[in-house]
Amino acid sequence: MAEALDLAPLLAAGWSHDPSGGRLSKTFRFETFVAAFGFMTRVALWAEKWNHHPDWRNSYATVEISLTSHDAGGLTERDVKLARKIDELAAG
Ligand SMILES: C[C@H](O)[C@H](O)[C@H]1CNC2=NC(N)=NC(=O)C2=N1
Repeated sequence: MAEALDLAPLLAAGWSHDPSGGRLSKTFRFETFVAAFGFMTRVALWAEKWNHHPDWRNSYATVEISLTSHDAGGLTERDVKLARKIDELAAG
């Protein structure tokens, strides 16, 4: 039974939920590549601290992030927690 996750705040913050794939996704756009990479670095440190890592793609100043719990085959609280942290880090 998938744990009951409150996705509403994340959806309101611009995350999209792919129910079939059990993913949360969001695209972040920055002014420069350096700003984008700095954001990725900050996210990476939290991902490592929490042992929960994003699937992501960087193209110049854009970072596309997709979150899922690979070991659970779908979304868990770990994804919700990391998504909230990612939004905090993007806000600077
Ligand atoms: C061995 C290591 O703990 C696991 O591979 C961790 C690492 N980071 C992870 N990140 C994500 N998104 N899902 C996982 O299942 C996962 N598992």
